[in-house]
Amino acid sequence: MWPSEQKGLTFPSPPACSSGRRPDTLGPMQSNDSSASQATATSSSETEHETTTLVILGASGDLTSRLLLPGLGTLLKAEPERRIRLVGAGREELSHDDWQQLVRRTLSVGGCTDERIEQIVEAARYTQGDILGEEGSSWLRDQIEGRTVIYFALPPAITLKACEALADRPLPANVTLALEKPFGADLESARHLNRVLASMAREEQIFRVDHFLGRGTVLNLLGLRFANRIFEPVWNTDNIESIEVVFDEDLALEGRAAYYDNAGAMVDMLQSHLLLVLAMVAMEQPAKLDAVDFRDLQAHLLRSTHLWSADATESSRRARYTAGEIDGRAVPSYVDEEGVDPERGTETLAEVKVRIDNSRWANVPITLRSGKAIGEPKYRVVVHFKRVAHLPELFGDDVVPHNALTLDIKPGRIEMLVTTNGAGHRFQLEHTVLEADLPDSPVRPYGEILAGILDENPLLGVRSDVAEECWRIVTPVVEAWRAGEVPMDEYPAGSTGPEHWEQLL
Ligand SMILES: O=P(O)(O)OC[C@H]1O[C@@H](O)[C@H](O)[C@@H](O)[C@@H]1O
Repeated sequence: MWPSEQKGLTFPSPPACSSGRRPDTLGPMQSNDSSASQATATSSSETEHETTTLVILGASGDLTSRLLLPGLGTLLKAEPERRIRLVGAGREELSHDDWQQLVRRTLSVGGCTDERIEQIVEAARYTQGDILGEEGSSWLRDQIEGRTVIYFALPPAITLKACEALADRPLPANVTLALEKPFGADLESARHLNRVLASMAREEQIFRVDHFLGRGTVLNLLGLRFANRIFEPVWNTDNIESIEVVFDEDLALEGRAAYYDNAGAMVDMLQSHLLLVLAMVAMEQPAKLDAVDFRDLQAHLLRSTHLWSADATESSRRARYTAGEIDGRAVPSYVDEEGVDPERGTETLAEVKVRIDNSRWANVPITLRSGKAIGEPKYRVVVHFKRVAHLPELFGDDVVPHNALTLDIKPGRIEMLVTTNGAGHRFQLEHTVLEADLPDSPVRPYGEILAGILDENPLLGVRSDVAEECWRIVTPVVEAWRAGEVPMDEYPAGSTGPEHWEQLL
């Protein structure tokens, strides 16, 4: 129940000052020079911020304590002038003290100072209740005070219902809605959700969260591509043989069956994150790094992206982990994990081959892959370059194959495979690896995303048409999988995938 005394909570009034927003562009590119990321934080922290009410729906859930609040902690550490009032709501019964302790503990994971944490803890409120009822949406409207962000840290089906309940009238212009992925459960429901959102708010008030876009390493793709003469002119089908975007995790289900068993690797990762990473790898050069250009070009790229072949058996593979061991830790078979319904046929490893139908990328195969419980985790983009012409005539048939550029998404690292004369041989070639670590941003991905949301800067948010394009691309595969047209392979947890799958990379 929504306690009546919680209605119309009063908060200290916001200080009369400028909003102190970050600029509406990406700011300095991430580079090996860590002063670049510092510069953004410093310039922003020198200005004062209007108080924002951050209402988190699903405040007692895993996402809030594991990612959202620690991310906010890193942001507050980098930009301590930000003023936030935290209002949590969830189904769990949390006492005021429990909530305050949760906020204290999770913000400090992010490295925020004790004094700053205590200011936020002091004003933090929690309400237990069901957001779907009429009472819930009227409570929610009561929380709107000054600049307000409503963050739906909820499963997609609940988010949709909560939005429908809220959509009886438009929201005030000072409200931003932040939504966790996946946006909808398929193309049709994503379109429906977008229509519901559009009926109550302008697109600029809606921030669809893909925290991969808050990763400095992913944003680095733009710097790497557009600021390097050695890459920019060769970034096309004439020079590039194939591309891989891989996110193979050693994490297994980690108790997330209620969500994951309905999503699977395809929706959880490929549809929600990796297609957006691909957009960064392959989009055209923006005129400016602002929300309009950036998101127009994401949409443009994704509209040209299709499955490699209409036949899902040629364009996709799927598999599920069986019992195994990762780093000495026994992992049960996916189907034996608590909360999993084996009848649902959820995959834990998904691979899809796509093509981009434009002249820059004609005939370049692109593989997107993500798996859980993989023994050798890999989080990376690999660009394989074509061989230089006439090499066999010069060096014989056994020449080393090709150049490759690898960008590790976490931890940040780049690796370039170049071909050089082998040690002690005059004309025998071998690979030499040039590598460099990329500095980690002090602000976690969720912190970067929250900065955009709090500042009403949609640059790193997923626009409605972009979200729909991601669904459009994977839909034929999802349908073919559901119809059982593509076999479900198996791999032991801790392995690199099904034995008979030829290895990528
Ligand atoms: O590496 P990060 O930031 O935890 O991102 C990976 C995670 O991203 C989440 O969006 C997925 O739901 C998880 O399954 C995945 O593990």
